[in-house]
Amino acid sequence: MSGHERSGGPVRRGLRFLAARWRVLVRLGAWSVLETAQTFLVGYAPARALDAGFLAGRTGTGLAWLAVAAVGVVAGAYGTGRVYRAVADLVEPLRDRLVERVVARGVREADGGALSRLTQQVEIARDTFAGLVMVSRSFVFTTVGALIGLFSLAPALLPVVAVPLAAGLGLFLASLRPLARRQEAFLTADEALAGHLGAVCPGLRDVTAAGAEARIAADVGERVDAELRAARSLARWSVLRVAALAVGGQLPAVLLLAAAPLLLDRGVTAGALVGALAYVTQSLLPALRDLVHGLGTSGSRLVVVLRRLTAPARPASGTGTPVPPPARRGGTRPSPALAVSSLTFAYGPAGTPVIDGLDLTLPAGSRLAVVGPSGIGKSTLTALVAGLLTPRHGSIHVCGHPVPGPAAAARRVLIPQEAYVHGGTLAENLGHLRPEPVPEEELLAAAEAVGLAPLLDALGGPDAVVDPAALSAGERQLIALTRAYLSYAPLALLDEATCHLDPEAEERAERAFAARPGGTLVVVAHRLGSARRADRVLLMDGPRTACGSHDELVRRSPAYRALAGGRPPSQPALAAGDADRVDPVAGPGLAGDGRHVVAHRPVGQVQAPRDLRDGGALGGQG
Ligand SMILES: Nc1ncnc2c1ncn2[C@@H]1O[C@H](COP(=O)(O)OP(=O)(O)OP(=O)(O)O)[C@@H](O)[C@H]1O
Repeated sequence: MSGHERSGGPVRRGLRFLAARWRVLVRLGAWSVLETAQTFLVGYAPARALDAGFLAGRTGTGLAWLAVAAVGVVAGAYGTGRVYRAVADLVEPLRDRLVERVVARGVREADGGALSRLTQQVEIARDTFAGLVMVSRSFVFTTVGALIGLFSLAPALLPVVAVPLAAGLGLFLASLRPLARRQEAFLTADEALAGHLGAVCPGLRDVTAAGAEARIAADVGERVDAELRAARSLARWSVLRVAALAVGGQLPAVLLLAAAPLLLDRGVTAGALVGALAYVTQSLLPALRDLVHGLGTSGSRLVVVLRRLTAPARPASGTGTPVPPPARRGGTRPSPALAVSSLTFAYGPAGTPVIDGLDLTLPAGSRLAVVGPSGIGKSTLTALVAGLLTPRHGSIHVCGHPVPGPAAAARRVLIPQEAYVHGGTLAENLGHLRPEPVPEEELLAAAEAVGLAPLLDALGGPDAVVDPAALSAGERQLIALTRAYLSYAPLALLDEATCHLDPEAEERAERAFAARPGGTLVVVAHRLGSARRADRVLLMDGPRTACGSHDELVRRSPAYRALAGGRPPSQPALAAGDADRVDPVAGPGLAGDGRHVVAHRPVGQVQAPRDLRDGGALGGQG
C-alpha cells in the first residue's frame, strides 16, 4: 500500500486537519453560541411580545421583548464578526499547506503552467473551505437555537417542525455522495473539454493545413457530448436537493399552519405559533438552504479540488492524440484502402455535379493515378476522400471506415499542391503528423527515401530551424511529402503534390510512397509519368471517364489516347527529363513526349460509364 493510500482520502485528511486544530474549533463554537442565542430570540421574543405584551394589553412589555430581539440581533452580528476571525485561523493554515505542496510539485516537475493552475485551485479550495465552515457551523447553531426556542415555547411544536426537518436533512445527506460523484464527473468532463480546446485552438491553422478538421471536430464533439451527459446526470440528482429543501424547510411551515387549530386546542398560544413560524421562516429555512447549496455544490467541488491538489504527481506524458496505426485484421480479408460508391458531388445545392455516380475500389497497396482535363474534378475527388467536402450522394470508406469520421481521417493523409511548412525545426515539421517524437534514424531514412536528404543536410540536419519563406516551392513540397510519408496514415493522397519537383524527384517520391508497407497511393497526376507508374489510372472526363491500367486505357479510351498523345501502349508516351514539362494550356493531343496530362477542357460532369468497369473494382453507374 502506498503512502498516498495510507494517508486516506481528502475527507479523512480534512477531518485529521480539523482534529489538530481543536482549539480554533472551540473558539469558533464559543462565538457561535451567540448566534444560537440570537436564533433563540428570533422566535421566543416575538412570542413573548405577543402573549405577555400586546395580546395581554401590555404594550410596554411587548415593546420590551421586541427590544430584546433587537439586542439579540446586534449581539449575533458581533458574534458573527468574531466567527470570521476564527474561520480565518482555520482556513489560512490549510491554504499554506496546500501552497507548500503545490510549489514543491511545480518545482519538481518544472512545469510553470501546472503551477499556476494548481495555485489557482488552492485559492478555490481555501474559499470553498471557508464557505463550508461558515455554512455548516451556521446550520448547526441555528438549528440548536431554533429547536430550544420551539421547546421553550411549547413542546408540542417540536415534532411538527423537527420531524420534517430531520427527513429533509436525511434526504439531503443521502444525496451528498452520489451528487459529489456526479459533480466530479462533470468537472472532469468540463476540464477535459477545456484542456482539449486549449490544445486545439492555437493549432487551428495546422489542423486545416493537415486536413484534420473532421477528426478534430469529432474529437471535440465527443468531449462536448461527454460534458452534456455529465451535466444532465448532475441536474437529475440536483432535483433531490430541491426536494430536501421543500421537505425540511418549507413543509414545517405548512404543517404549522395546517395543525394550528389542533395546536391551539392543546394550549399552544397564538404567540408561540407566530414564534414557531418565525423560527421556520427566518432561521431554519435560510440555514437549510445555505447548507444545501453550500455543501451540495461547494462541498463536492472542494473534495475534487483537494483530491487533485494532494494527489501524487502524474508522470509526464505526450499531449497528442495517438493516430491509430493502419488497420490490420489477422485472418480476415482486409478492407479496401479506398471504396467509393455512387459518389455524387456538386458545389452548391443547384450546381451541376462535378462528380456523378462514381464507383471506385482500391485494394490496399495499390497505386492510382487520377488524370483528366483541368477543372474536371480531380482535386474535388481527393477533397471528398479526405473528408473535406461532403458528398451529395454516395459513400466513401477509407480502410473500411466511413468518411467523414475520425477513424477514416486518421488513416489518410492529403498533400495538396501548396505545401505547408511551419516555423520551428525540420524535425518538428517532419514529425507533425505523428503523436510521438520520430526517432532520428527513422527521420533520416524517410528523408533519404523521399529525396529530402540533400536539403536536410544543406539546412543543417533535423534540428535546423526552418524559415518557410526561404524555401523554394519544390523544397516545401519535399518537406510536406516526407511529413506525410512519416505519418501512420496508410492512404496517401497526393494532389499535384509533386508539381514543383523535377521528374526524377517526383518519381523518387512516388516510388517511396508506393513502397511504404501496406501503403496505398492516389496521385492526381501532374505528368504522364505518374500515370505510367501507377497500377491503375482513373481518367476523369465526364461521360468518357474510364479506369484501367495505362496500357489498357491507351487501347480502350480515345480520350486517354488523346491525352497521352495518341501513342500505342508499347510506345512510351513519356520521356523522362525536362521535356516532361509542357505548356499546361496545351489542348489534348497537342504535346509530344513529356506531356502534361492535365489538359484544359470546359467544366463537365465526371461520370463512370458502364462500359469501362474495371473487373468489378471500378465501375460507373453514370
Ligand atoms: N470551392 C469551389 N466552389 C465552386 N466551384 C468550385 C470550387 N472548387 C472547385 N470548383 C469547381 O469545380 C470544378 C472541379 O474543380 P477541381 O479543382 O476539382 O478540378 P481539377 O480537376 O482538380 O482541376 P486542376 O487540374 O486545374 O487542379 C471546377 O469547375 C472548379 O471551378
